[in-house]
Amino acid sequence: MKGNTAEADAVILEMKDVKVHFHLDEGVLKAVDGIDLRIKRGKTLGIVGESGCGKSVTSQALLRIVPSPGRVEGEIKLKRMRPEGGLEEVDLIRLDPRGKEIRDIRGGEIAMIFQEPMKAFSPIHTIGNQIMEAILLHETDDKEEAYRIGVEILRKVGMSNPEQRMGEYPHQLSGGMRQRAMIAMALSCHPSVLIADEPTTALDVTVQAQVLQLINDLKESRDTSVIFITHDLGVIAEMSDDVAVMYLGKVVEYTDVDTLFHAPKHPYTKALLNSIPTIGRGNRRLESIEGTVPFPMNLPKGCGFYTRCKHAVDGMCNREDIPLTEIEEGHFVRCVLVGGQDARKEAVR
Ligand SMILES: Nc1ncnc2c1ncn2[C@@H]1O[C@H](COP(=O)(O)OP(=O)(O)OP(=O)(O)O)[C@@H](O)[C@H]1O
Repeated sequence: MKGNTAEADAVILEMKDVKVHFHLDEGVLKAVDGIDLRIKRGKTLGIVGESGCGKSVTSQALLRIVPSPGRVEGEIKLKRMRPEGGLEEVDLIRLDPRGKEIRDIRGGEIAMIFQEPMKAFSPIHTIGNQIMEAILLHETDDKEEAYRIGVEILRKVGMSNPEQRMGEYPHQLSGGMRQRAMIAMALSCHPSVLIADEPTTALDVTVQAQVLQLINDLKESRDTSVIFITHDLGVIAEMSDDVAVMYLGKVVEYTDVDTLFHAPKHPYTKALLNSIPTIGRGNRRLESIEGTVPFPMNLPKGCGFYTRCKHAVDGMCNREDIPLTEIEEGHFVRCVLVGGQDARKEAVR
């Protein structure tokens, strides 16, 4: 991906040709297959796509927690502050996934929240102990100070009676409160990047809106970059500055949120948008597009969306792998039928 210098300066995390392949007895499962993404400082990158397209494995790659037998390739460059001041760039893929450096980054510079907060918490320790443990690992050695920071952060995420909450166990909190506690734990170490993987899917609509608002407020007040993973385009519209649409382990369209909703180019993006009757009202969940996502193993050459695409052209779309191409400044599309990639672009108008 190209880009001007001012924009490049604001990029805090960049993924280049990242692949996550699972080498199974049956063959190679290409969960993530060469993605390029940029995360800008203080901005939210939304990643959207149907189930199985590789959203969660992408976030596992960022944290270097891809389970065996997954292999990660490519570059994931993170800009981080040196202890002595100034920025340094570190390639997360070159780090030992069990080493000290990545452990410092995980929960330090990069934190994650996900759908089920019970997974983030141990059921046998209090919320306070667990938040303090994270703070003691990354922020301070002083227990009293860690307690104070813990109370403060619970207050910030909107928990009533934070001192009392510190002494409670995860099962004593409601779903929405547990979600807030997980956000508090993730934010306690001032991450520069917050990965949110479907963090509100299990919550009712009102609590969902409050949690989304909380993430937006924290992003703005702390200049945190957010990677927001969801299959819900309504949430994408509300949360994102830039959006990457994923299909079968690849980014098929990447642009700013307004362009995505007002001038989408990839047939898959258009199909996703057409599958929600009205954005901003009613059931915002994606309805399924005709056909199913192929299993990402032993795939033929060409566009992954070929079998479901209304505009597919035999001999053109299924001939060779299609590159992600910048069709206008900052707008990238992986389709031979779109914007300058081929004379047949009229076909998808
Ligand atoms: N540990 C694993 N071993 C083998 N295959 C895996 C593993 N984890 C994920 N996959 C496969 O990788 C592909 C991408 O999965 P991923 O969970 O990233 O999809 P997703 O877009 O996050 O889906 P969802 O929205 O349902 O969470 C899927 O085909 C999945 O079956």
